[in-house]
Amino acid sequence: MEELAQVVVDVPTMQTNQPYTYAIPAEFRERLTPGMRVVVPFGKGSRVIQGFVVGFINQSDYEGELKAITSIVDLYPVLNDELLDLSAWLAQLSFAFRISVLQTMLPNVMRAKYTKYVRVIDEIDEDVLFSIFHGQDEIEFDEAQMEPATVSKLLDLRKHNQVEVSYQVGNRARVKTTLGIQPLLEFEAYEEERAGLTKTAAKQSTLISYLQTLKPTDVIAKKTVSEVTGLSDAIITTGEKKGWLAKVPMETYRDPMKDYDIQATTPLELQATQAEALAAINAADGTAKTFLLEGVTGSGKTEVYLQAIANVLAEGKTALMLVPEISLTPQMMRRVRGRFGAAVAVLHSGLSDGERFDEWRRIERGEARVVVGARSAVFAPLENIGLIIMDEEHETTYKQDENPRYHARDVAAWRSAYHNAPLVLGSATPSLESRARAEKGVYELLLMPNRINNHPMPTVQVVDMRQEIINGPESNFSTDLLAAIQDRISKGEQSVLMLNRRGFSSFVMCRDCGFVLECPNCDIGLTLHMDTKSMKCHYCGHEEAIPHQCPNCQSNAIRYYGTGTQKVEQELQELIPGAKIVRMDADTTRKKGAHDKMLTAFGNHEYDILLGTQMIAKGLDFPDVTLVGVLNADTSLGLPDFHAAERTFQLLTQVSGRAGRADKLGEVFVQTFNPEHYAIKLAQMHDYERFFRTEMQMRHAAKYPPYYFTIKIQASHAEEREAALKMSQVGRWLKNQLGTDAIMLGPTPRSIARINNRYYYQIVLKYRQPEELDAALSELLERAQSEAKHGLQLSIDREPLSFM
Ligand SMILES: Nc1ncnc2c1ncn2[C@@H]1O[C@H](COP(=O)(O)OP(=O)(O)OP(=O)(O)O)[C@@H](O)[C@H]1O
Ligand SMILES: [Zn+2]
Ligand SMILES: [Zn+2]
Repeated sequence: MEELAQVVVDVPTMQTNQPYTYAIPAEFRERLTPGMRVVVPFGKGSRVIQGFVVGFINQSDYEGELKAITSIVDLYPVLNDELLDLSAWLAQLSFAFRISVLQTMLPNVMRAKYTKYVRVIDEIDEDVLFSIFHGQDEIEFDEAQMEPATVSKLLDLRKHNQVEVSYQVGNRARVKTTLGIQPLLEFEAYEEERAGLTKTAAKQSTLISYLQTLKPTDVIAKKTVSEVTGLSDAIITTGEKKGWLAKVPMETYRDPMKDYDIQATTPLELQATQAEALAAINAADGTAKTFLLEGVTGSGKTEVYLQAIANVLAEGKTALMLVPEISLTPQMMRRVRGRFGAAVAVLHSGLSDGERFDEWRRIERGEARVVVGARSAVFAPLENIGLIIMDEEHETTYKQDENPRYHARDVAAWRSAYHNAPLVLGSATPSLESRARAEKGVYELLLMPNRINNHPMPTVQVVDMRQEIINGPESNFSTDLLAAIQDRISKGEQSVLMLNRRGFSSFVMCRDCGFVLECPNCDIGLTLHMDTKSMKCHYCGHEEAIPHQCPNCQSNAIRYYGTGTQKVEQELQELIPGAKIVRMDADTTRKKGAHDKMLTAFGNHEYDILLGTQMIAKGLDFPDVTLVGVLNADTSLGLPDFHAAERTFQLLTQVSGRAGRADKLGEVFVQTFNPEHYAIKLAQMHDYERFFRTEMQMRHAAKYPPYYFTIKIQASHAEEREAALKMSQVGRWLKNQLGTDAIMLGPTPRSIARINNRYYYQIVLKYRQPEELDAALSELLERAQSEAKHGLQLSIDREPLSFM
């Protein structure tokens, strides 16, 4: 019998991928299973921490006496065998520690919370006993809530061994309950009760009749009872007093879509290319095959997804559908819910912790069989997966930019292999990497080159803004675009205008001395936020007032630069006073459900113009949108990053695709200072294939992905010298490990060298053999753990989103 448990512990400052071995107390044996969380003693003293049981062993080669598990957090495993296996693999792949992968797999609320207690263990001063401990021998130690003087007093007491600190691990997840009603009597007994009522007690009689309709095991929400019977709370309470019913707590789910009014839909009759794509996917049922569904905007990819999902559901399997960021695409959520109803769970960043927890439990219990969600939904605890879909597979939001630095596509591929289920990657503009794999036959390419009913793609005009500036006053709107907007308003049609804000922000500069307001903790300018009327640092959160005078030369010539969506909205309103404009950006969509409300109102023609940031580029499907304007195509081109052309092409193609999707023709205006750039010209011609070939040649010549694999290694430290030293040491060590065709860039300071008072140095590696470096880099990471104590942090990022 297994007597020892292997536990991956949660110690942020001392991480390792090695599980620790703990004895299992007799009362837990047989009851404990892998995937449960436990509380275990760790290190010296009374410190206890949380950990995940990942397996059992019979023997340990540990010499001393093994510590035993203190208690169990979960009554059932929170992670199944598949996810435990996945976590081990993913930790390796993404150079992360297994504990951080395990934590990432769980909804936020289920992550550990520690409560600390201070207990008096020796005689202490009466005054202190009363002022701090209120006469008790133990209090909760919450440094955030305590006066600094109290904390320092406690530190002294601790030093003299008069108090000790204990830790308790709590579970923050709370099941939501509501009041339920349970019948207590048999049918006949209710009749006797009724006989004893006075004639005027008609309402009590109604309650009895209702209770007689219930089974003895029924628990009905009190709210429902009131609704069905029309009885007041007072009558129900009377029933309780008379012993007819019991009030009991009942578990409920928080439904993140309860405020959405969703229309049920039925499958559409497919067009020829859709039917071919669907047939190929259905035929792959039961095999781990990957498809790249390359379909132009408006070609009907979503309908193919929905029917493929229906196919696996009919076989009793489940389906996982990933979308780039679901809070930005309420339309997709509606479409999937509209087709599959309550069988659909949604997981995305717009949910409250409670809603997330409830959706997660519905999945885990098998009540939800389709999951639609953003990046982390790839870990949804679905069993028996029959199909995985990744919509807009090229989107960068699928890569997590912090620890663990995983790409959802890799995880999806692993789960597809585990379940022998097909994986469908869909996009109008596939990532070069995926398209190249399709070229090599690693993925099967499914093409949908035309819009539904062979409806034409929109015509795209490129507007040369250099000319505009020469010809007229500075404006965000060229003459042609403005005329087109006015024309649409007069025809009752709608327009979508996008302000490209990638790598771009509003800042404050002094016109006299050129002074730019910078963050005191980071080497970067502060960003102007009109909603909070303050200057903020996007890296460390520092915030200060907007200066009205130059802090450097005291001049009043301080100016605000950069075009915010708000400013553009103002200008447009002045240019076309009657226009009804709805603005969608980070400021206006902060409130829950705001996206959906605005889009619904736009869809109902309450507005003529939808003006927004990149968040409006994807997924929108409105039949009366016949004009799309891109105000500044260049901001993403200007970034010093090899992805710049690809991202620009993708964005322009996506946003253009919003125009003319139904029977009316669409028109697009792209305003740019680089009208000759190939990314802009090829987007104008809707020519993905040529863009792919052109860009592949560039990447080949410059030795970039997908021809080379890339890795970014960063070290950071509060002392600049330490970070620089570490990276040059890493650089020297790596030189000896690298093959001849590998290329090392750096070490160099990162483009923003200091963030939150830490200095960053980095090395970027480009290499040809997939596993060439894995062992060396894992070793590097393990070794860096011992240096973490001295404040040095090291991170390794596989296929980084940028080299900056
Ligand atoms: N077989 C069909 N018959 C009629 N209409 C269809 C059919 N398939 C899809 N449509 C409609 O065509 C429109 C475009 O389809 P859909 O939104 O699925 O395209 P898409 O390829 O996902 O586009 P994008 O990449 O731009 O998001 C939708 O309004 C959809 O309802
Ligand atoms: Zn800062
Ligand atoms: Zn100045």
